[in-house]
Amino acid sequence: MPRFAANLTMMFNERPFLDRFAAAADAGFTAVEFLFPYDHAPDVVAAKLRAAGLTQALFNMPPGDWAAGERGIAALPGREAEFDAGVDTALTYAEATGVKRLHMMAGLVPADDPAANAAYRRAASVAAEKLAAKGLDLLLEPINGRDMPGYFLNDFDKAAEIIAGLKLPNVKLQYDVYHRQIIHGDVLVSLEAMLPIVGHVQIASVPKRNEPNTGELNDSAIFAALDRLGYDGFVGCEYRPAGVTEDGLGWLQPHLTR
Ligand SMILES: O=C(O)C(=O)[C@@H](O)CO
Ligand SMILES: [Mg+2]
Repeated sequence: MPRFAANLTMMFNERPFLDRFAAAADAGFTAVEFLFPYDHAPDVVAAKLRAAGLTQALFNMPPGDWAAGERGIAALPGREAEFDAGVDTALTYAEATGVKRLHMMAGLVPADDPAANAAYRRAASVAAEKLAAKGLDLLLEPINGRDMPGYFLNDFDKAAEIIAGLKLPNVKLQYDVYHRQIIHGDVLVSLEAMLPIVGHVQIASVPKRNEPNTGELNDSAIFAALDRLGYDGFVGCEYRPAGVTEDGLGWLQPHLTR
């Protein structure tokens, strides 16, 4: 049975962020993920997790100026000092929340820019080393160019090549089924082939990014494949509910363990 994590950036957002933890637990989730915790103090986020009895599955390292349109800075030449400081900030939140994996957003820069490629690999190795010292994994996620035009890491094979080239055991692939289907398709075969490097899975319908099993993919078959392949990580529910979050949770009921 996959271990589902509610994505609190997209789900339960009928209420303020800090109230979403309890709502997720009330709905039956035992784990959560979100984009960023940085608007709240680490101990405040940790207290919400604890009070709701939830495990923190994932969040992202600081992404630069999100409000101004930045989508990560790992591949942006000249932003190295800011990136390295952001890793330390993320680790402060990791210690408070107990999360075991962090995602590093690349940024908006051409994928074939040599300086961007060098910056990205440098960032990954610096972050991986700092995370390894704390027992955490670093995740790299390809994101489709329709949702995020100009995003540096827009190809699963490139992500796999970077991971292989780094030769650092705690650098893993964040396999978002939604992005995979839009970029390449071939979800089940690639999931099996890439499973040895997968550190986190995310799910949403395609093309609308709504609840599982409401789009062109058979998400139940993907969940069954994850079980059959022995995937024991989390499956982040990174979808936008089509209506009120709780009204769309019928898909989850067969998977609840409590
Ligand atoms: O857009 C996605 O997909 C994500 O997983 C975001 O969290 C960007 O990291
Ligand atoms: Mg994702």
